[in-house]
Formats: sequence, C-alpha cells, structure tokens
Amino acid sequence: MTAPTAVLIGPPAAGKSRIGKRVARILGVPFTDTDSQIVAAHGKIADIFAEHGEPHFRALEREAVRAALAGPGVVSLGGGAVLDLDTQADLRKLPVVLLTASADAVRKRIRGGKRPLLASGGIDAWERLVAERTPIYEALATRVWDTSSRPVDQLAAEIADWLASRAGSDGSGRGASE
Ligand SMILES: Nc1ncnc2c1ncn2[C@@H]1O[C@H](COP(=O)(O)OP(=O)(O)O)[C@@H](O)[C@H]1O
Ligand SMILES: O=C(O)C1=C[C@@H](OP(=O)(O)O)[C@@H](O)[C@H](O)C1
Ligand SMILES: [Mg+2]
Repeated sequence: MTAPTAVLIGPPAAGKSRIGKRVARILGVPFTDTDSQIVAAHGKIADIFAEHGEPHFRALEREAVRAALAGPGVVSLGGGAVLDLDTQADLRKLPVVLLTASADAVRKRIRGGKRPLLASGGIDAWERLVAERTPIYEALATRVWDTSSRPVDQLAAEIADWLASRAGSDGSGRGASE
C-alpha cells in the first residue's frame, strides 16, 4: 500500500507549503498540498469561507486530506486540518513534521489576505489559533522544526536528510524511538 513519505502540519505561515514542496523535490517524490487541491477543485479558499462557511470548508478539507494521505510523497496540510478527528487518527500512523514559527516571524509572512481566519484579526488571531491548536500539533508531531529564523533551503535539506535516514527503518516510517 502507498503511504506518504511525510506529512507537514503547523500554524498558518509556518512554511508547510513552501518547505514541503522543497523537501519533495530533494527526495524526488510527489508533492501534494491539500489547500491547492481544494482550490483546484472548488475555487479560492476565501470565497469558500465567504460563500459556504468554515464547516463546509472543513468537510472539503477532510476529503482532500483523506485522498492525499492515500497517496505517496510529501503532503502539506492546511493549518486547521488537524482539527478533524479522522485526520488526527490517520496522522498517528505516519511520520509527521510539525513546523512552528514565532509571531514576529509570521507577522511579515501573513500579508495578502488569502487566509480568511486571519483577515480581520491579523497576528492576534494567529496567536489565538496557535494557542488553541498547539496541544494537537504537539501530540501528533514525530519531529518539530522551527522556521522563524532559518532559510527555507536549509530547513528543507535537514528535513529531507532526516526522512531519508529513517526510510525503511521499520516499514512504517514512523520510527520506534519518537
Ligand atoms: N523559513 C522561512 N523563512 C522565511 N519565510 C518563509 C519561510 N518559510 C516560509 N516562508 C514564507 O512565509 C509565507 C508562508 O509560507 P507557506 O509555505 O505558505 O506557509 P503555510 O503553508 O505553513 O501557511 C510564504 O510567503 C513563504 O515564502
Ligand atoms: O489554519 C487554518 O485554519 C487555515 C490555514 C490555511 O492554510 P495554511 O496553514 O497553509 O496557511 C487554509 O487551509 C485556510 O485558510 C485555513
Ligand atoms: Mg499552506
């Protein structure tokens, strides 16, 4: 059965989409970003929230996550995907990389308005989301990288090295000691 090489989770603007893509390229495996899948099938995330509400977005997201986790390669999730209990159960069987970032680092990264949950509240809203979700992120993480003050290339190389070094260690990729 095909299983993802790794799944990237973490708060909005931690770098999941950008770093995940780079890790996949280094390893020569496919890359799937669940938000991109949703946008391709259903249109812009901000429009989905505005027209149908967050619960509808979460249902579309769960389906995109389920499909992505059934395939190979590196999978980057949206920041709120881990709120879904079925997704939490799925992630317990996989190598999960948690990307974190400080509020100072993220403040510069969240301009542009494509994240509806941050559209009015900015960095304060981000900090509230992170406080609520941190227990879930930490419970699911196999390993954590902080992206606040290191370049994408360096972080991606380290994550790819780590994944390559554990490949085939016990067949699950999840590892015994973490
Ligand atoms: N390590 C990093 N250093 C500086 N900027 C970064 C870093 N990682 C990501 N970014 C930038 O932050 C923004 C959000 O990155 P993105 O990959 O979309 O995050 P996420 O998918 O976690 O929301 C992008 O503009 C990206 O280029
Ligand atoms: O944290 C969240 O609830 C969300 C994060 C976004 O993805 P990124 O984490 O890739 O920004 C996107 O899925 C949507 O705007 C909701
Ligand atoms: Mg993303």
